[in-house]
Amino acid sequence: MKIEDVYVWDINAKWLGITPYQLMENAGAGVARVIEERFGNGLKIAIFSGTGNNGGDGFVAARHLSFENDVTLFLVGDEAKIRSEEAKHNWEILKRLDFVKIKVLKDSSQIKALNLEGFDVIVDALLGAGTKGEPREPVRSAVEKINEYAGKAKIVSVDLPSGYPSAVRVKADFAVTFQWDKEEYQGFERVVVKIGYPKELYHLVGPGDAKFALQKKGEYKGQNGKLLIIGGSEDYFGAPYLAAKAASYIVDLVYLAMPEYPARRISDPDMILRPFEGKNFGEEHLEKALELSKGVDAVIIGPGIGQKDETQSFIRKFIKSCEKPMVIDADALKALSGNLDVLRGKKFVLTPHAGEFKILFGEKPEGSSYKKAKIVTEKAKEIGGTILLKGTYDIISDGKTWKYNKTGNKGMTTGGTGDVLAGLVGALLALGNEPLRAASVGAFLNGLAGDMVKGELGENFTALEVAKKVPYAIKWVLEF
Ligand SMILES: NC(=O)C1=CN([C@@H]2O[C@H](COP(=O)(O)OP(=O)(O)OC[C@H]3O[C@@H](n4cnc5c(N)ncnc54)[C@H](O)[C@@H]3O)[C@@H](O)[C@H]2O)[C@H](O)CC1
Ligand SMILES: [K+]
Repeated sequence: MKIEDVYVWDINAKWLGITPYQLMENAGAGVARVIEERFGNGLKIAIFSGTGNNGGDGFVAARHLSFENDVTLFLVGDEAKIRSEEAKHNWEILKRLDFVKIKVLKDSSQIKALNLEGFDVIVDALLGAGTKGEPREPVRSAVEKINEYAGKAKIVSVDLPSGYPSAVRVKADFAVTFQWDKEEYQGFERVVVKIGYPKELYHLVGPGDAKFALQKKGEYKGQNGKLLIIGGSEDYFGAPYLAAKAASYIVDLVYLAMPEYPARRISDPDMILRPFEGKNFGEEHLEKALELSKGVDAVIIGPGIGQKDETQSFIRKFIKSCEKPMVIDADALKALSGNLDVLRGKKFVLTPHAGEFKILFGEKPEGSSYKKAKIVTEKAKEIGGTILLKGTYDIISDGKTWKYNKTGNKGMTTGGTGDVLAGLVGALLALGNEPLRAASVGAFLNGLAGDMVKGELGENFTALEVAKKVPYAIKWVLEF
């Protein structure tokens, strides 16, 4: 688990109804419990809190420890700068207490003058996962002050030694970290305490994942993703259009490559048409299609592309030569049946429903989500890419971990929602997301948009309404 996962988990926990207040209470209580387990009671304890949530954990720990110890809480910084609601809430509680001594240290000279002789334990709740760079004043002086007592008092860091990973860091005896160890934390002993996360957070896709996936990478035109969609045939023009429509809300530029016969039906200014002569894709189009793929960040191939032999062979050849991350959807999946080797070395997401999964892998995922997750993970590992198995719960795996998505409703069985999904996944790939995150968040946004449409229209709606609801789903995520 990486530090970024902390923020994804906190947001998804909030989505499940687990409030930041509960998490902070459990974090602070965990710190207090470990200190009393290790060092007993009747101690003289100094707690140094910063103005972020690491400091907030310190406020909670001060309250819990004050019950049987002599506690002094040093706030390093201006109390007006205490950032979050949950930290402010715990600060206000502390100020109502009489047995916890509080000292606000706004500038370094106050800190440098401190004498911590006689304290048995010093708790470092200055900086945690939100640290950026070397400790700045007045926090820096507090780090140095604490380190004067290394070896004399027991030093316990909250979450991680403040200043880590920079060289200017607290010399902690150990850190009490939360729920799981983080791969970035090296070189100091950690004690892990649970803070109330349910196991689902390992696997359930939520607004936390979506917030990170939707982060714009650059601010200039075209920096936020260029996507090529290859689809359409003499029978279908709607599928690639739906994918392009959905994607156009996320990336800067959407190129829609279609045979000119169906392309004539498209007149939407939100996408750039790239017509190919004829009615269906065939091998004669390979060169030009590959040329187009060079100018984009990701490619979707499949929506409405049809199953003609010459098209299926075009698809296999395109996938084999394409150098960009790809979403392989719908009829393009059929072209892979018996030809999975064309995927070797590629970065891709397959988006099969259960029937297409069976055609590709010879067995239909059945049973509980857990059982399905196992088979999807196995097959994803085998082919070296990411599979998004569409269903009541979408299941996504990159062969290492697996996610499941619960958004969406029965109205989504209407034709075309799979095309909207492909468009979202391709757009998120084009934004620079890894396939697992692009696929899981694409499923989340697709279902969320569908749930918003259901809220307005009931369960009878078309895929175009889902595509047009995508910006509202994105807005909801960014404001969550
Ligand atoms: N899910 C969990 O694991 C939980 C963790 N909790 C605690 O929350 C912190 C992360 O809190 P956050 O507010 O994001 O950041 P920090 O408190 O670590 O620090 C930010 C704070 O400090 C200022 N700052 C940042 N860098 C520097 C610097 N180099 N020098 C000086 N000041 C700096 C910044 O401006 C902010 O004010 C995590 O570590 C846990 O302890 C939750 O409480 C419970 C759930
Ligand atoms: K800390």
